[in-house]
Amino acid sequence: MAAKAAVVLPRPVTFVTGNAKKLEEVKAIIGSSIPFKSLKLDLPELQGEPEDISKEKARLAALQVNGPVLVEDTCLCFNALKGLPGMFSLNILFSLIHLLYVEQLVTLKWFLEKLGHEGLNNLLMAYEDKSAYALCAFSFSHGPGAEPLTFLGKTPGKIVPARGPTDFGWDPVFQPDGYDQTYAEMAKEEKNKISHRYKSLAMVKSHFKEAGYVFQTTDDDTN
Ligand SMILES: O=P(O)(O)OP(=O)(O)OP(=O)(O)OC[C@H]1O[C@@H](n2cnc3c(O)ncnc32)[C@H](O)[C@@H]1O
Ligand SMILES: [Mg+2]
Repeated sequence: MAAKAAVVLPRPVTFVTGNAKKLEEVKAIIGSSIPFKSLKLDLPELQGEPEDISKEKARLAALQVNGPVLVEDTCLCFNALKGLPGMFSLNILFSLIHLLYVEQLVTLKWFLEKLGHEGLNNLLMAYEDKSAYALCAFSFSHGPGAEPLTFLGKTPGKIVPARGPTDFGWDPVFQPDGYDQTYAEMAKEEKNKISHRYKSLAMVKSHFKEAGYVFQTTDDDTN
């Protein structure tokens, strides 16, 4: 039987993100298993289901980079709010927090920037159910025009009053199931063993292993 031809990719994969903390974690989790370099591109904050946002981000990034790309979209979803605020639904949201004069894109990032950790807790004030999940959707595209593949990683937990360092997003208010610490209180290595990002990247790594991509390097492939 003829051996399967290897898929040749033009150069190392570009991981596109504007978030330095995300990049730190991705570097630690991927290690040397996938040849990649990073690029800070501020892609538009899209709305919709994380999987769709992630795919669209990959399409846009592949066009800009003109090569293979990895992108990710992460959200924190509250079960009592049927997946909000990560999964944004305009109608529920507007009746929920009585927002006036909102002309900006309302995304989880927006929520965090405007309402802070206390605000995220307050969204659940009226509900007994504080359970939530962190969802990470990595997408990989071979290049411009190629349909991206998406890998979803999910870690269940609950929303708690903020504890721990405040240097990365909503980490202080998310306590994963089975742990007494919030993501922010955990050692980085601990978070990276159980996180939504770790789970999604484990699938990305398996995909790369199975696909056996071959990379053609170019002169500008330095990190
Ligand atoms: O350029 P990109 O990669 O899109 O970076 P971003 O900061 O816009 O990232 P997202 O849209 O995926 O994330 C939405 C928000 O969630 C935050 N976030 C993402 N991953 C997180 C994590 O693991 N822990 C805590 N907060 C996180 C992030 O800082 C944003 O405020
Ligand atoms: Mg973003």
